[in-house]
Amino acid sequence: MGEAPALFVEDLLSEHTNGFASKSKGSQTTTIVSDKTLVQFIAHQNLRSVIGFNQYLIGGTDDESTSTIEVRIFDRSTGQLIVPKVLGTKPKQCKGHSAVLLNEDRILIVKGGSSPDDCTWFLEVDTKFVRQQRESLETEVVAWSKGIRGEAEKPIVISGPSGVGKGTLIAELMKEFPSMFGFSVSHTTRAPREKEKDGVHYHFTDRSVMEKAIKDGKFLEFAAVHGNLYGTSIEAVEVVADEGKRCILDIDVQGARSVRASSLEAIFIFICPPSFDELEKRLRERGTETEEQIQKRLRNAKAELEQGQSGGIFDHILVNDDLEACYESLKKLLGLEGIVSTTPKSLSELVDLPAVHSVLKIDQKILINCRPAEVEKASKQLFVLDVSALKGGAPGRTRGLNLYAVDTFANGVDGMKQL
Ligand SMILES: Nc1nc2c(ncn2[C@@H]2O[C@H](COP(=O)(O)OP(=O)(O)O)[C@@H](O)[C@H]2O)c(=O)[nH]1
Ligand SMILES: Nc1ncnc2c1ncn2[C@@H]1O[C@H](COP(=O)(O)OP(=O)(O)O)[C@@H](O)[C@H]1O
Repeated sequence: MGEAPALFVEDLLSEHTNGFASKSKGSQTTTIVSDKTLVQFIAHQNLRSVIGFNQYLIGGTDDESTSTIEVRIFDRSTGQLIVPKVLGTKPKQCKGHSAVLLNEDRILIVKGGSSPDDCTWFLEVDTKFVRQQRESLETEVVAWSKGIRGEAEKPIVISGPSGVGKGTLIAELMKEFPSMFGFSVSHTTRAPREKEKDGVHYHFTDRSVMEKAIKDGKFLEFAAVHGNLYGTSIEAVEVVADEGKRCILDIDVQGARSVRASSLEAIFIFICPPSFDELEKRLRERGTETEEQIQKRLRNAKAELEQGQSGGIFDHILVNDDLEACYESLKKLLGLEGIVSTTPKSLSELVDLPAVHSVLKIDQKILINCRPAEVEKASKQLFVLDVSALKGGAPGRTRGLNLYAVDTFANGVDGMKQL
């Protein structure tokens, strides 16, 4: 970034110091969304981003017991206050927050008193995902998506018939690159196998509990497979993204098709056996299923192999004949050849955003002012959050955020450093 934006920031700050909203504990932001004009004003410590009909009231409920930031919608056309279905992991309460309407489909929340990896969240109010969910759940819906700085690689969807070696290949990948990949732990109604751990291999659950969670919009996809219900919760994918890792999903062909149709951009890989006989041999030798279950899995494998190889869903097809060769091919298509495992970049050296701060949106840049309003001449700290290259979003994280610190003094810009 050059000098011009920094000077621009300085000018704006001196002119608009009172135009920034400072939030205190329990404060609430109101963001009004429609498809017309955008007006921003401050009223009684509430930042209002006005562009039309629905008002999104974020945080600041009277209920002190809630540990997360709550959302309500005031429908100005009917005068009703609506509690929407809130999808995605909700941000934890913070000491104060600011809200800015972005691109008319999502609201950026900047959390005060939060660490740099937890300070930017998006409340999606009219994105493709929210519209899809609103239609299928037949109720008002909003979705949280946490902002992640920089790029994160696309999730990887791995499918293939039972016994082909998906689990074995994924385990290899996670063992060699423990800091790079994270497994999306699915929910299932099937009984655990002897060596399977709840919360590690699957979240083992009752059908009625899972059906309710599906109805509540908590699942990215689900399918009935071999007589049981399996599904990927939105949270399962988010937990991995939170760790700064690339998510791996082991799901069946129906699930892959659903994910393909969703807004989650992923790489789709289908694993084939070298022959049907070899598939049967592997299933039997694994020794985890009864004869009846093996027969059912083999019957289903025929259809899965046909669908998996028929095109349209999968980007890559790998034949798992020799395990080592297949694993090398997998690494090659993921661009991992010759790569030694790395640890995710630490964010600990970055400063926390103070509770008292204010925000201003200029084009695709958000200025976060951390200077107390009454301290005019003292040094101040400004952050510039560039949201021009956002990617992803709910379900999952919003990637591509760029955050800069700008150190300025009353006499002008003193320095700027990229975080
Ligand atoms: N759609 C969907 N399929 C899943 C999910 N989790 C696992 N599966 C698929 O369910 C099938 C059966 O899995 P499992 O009972 O663990 O047996 P295995 O494939 O023989 O190890 C496999 O094809 C998995 O890929 C999920 O969350 N969603
Ligand atoms: N390339 C391979 N050659 C021989 N056996 C394999 C190969 N890949 C996996 N296996 C074995 O086949 C069985 C099924 O593999 P698994 O990873 O459980 O399959 P999936 O997760 O697709 O159901 C396991 O016992 C595994 O050790």
